[in-house]
Amino acid sequence: MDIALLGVGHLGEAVLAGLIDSGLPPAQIWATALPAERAAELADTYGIEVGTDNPSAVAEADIVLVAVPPVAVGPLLSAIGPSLEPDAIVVSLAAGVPLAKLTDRLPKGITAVRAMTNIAARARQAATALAAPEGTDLTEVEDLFDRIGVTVIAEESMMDLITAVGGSGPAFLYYLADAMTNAAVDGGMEPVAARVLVDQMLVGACLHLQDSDAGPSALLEQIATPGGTTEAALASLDASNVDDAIRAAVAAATGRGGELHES
Ligand SMILES: NC(=O)C1=CN([C@@H]2O[C@H](COP(=O)(O)OP(=O)(O)OC[C@H]3O[C@@H](n4cnc5c(N)ncnc54)[C@H](O)[C@@H]3O)[C@@H](O)[C@H]2O)C=CC1
Ligand SMILES: O=C(O)[C@@H]1CCC=N1
Repeated sequence: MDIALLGVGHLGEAVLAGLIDSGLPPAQIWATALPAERAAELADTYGIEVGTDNPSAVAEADIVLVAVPPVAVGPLLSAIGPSLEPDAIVVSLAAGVPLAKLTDRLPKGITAVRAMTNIAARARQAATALAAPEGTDLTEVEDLFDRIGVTVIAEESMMDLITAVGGSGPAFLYYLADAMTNAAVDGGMEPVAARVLVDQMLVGACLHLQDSDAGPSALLEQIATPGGTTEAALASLDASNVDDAIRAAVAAATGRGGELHES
């Protein structure tokens, strides 16, 4: 199966590196990036074809992954339309660009899919949601994203919310990691040791959460020894309404996704 990956920026490179690490043969991947110097660097790093010409890159592709900024998606689809194979599947990774806009820009009969994945594709630990018109056979797209993490099928109406929690979600954890690392350093820890400790704490806690039958609130209780340190920390978080702040941040990201429908 041949893959075109258009727009290798931050997310595109995470997906590219994850797919190559998964064993997808580099000879099956055609990518584009701007400017030409970046395309040349990527070709060197990953040993794949990387150019700047999107129509050429899609000419033999079975699946076309579009990882350009939301505002660039429409013009790019119009440009590649005439070069697509008749049975190509075009997957937009962009936040907030509705399926209707994708199908409007593509030649009739070309399947359009939305995928919301995240930067953890680099570590092949992405959480990806796929949305497509009813009746679309998503098997090949699901198999592709399964190489770089866990994939679910979603209703399109949920995609802005999924973008907030799944796509932007890693940023919430990195915000926490940054704040905790800074607190440890401010308290006197050596910066490298603080980073190692906090990173491992997060990885370990997340693996345990995923393995556990108990949900996060039950796990909180297991850590919070009565009268102990965690109780003090949780009371402080509650006093600062951190739960409300996180809900508001999810709502802000979801709302921004809605605004991008018009971009
Ligand atoms: N960064 C992330 O973690 C996530 C990003 N996304 C989506 O992925 C897309 C890309 O986001 P980022 O990687 O953060 O942005 P970015 O700005 O790092 O990457 C976009 C890349 O597209 C290139 N580009 C723009 N127009 C192009 C064209 N016509 N042909 C070829 N390349 C072109 C740019 O040069 C840039 O390198 C966006 O639509 C965003 O909504 C979705 C989930 C997570
Ligand atoms: O910030 C953004 O708009 C993109 C979509 C989800 C993560 N990054």
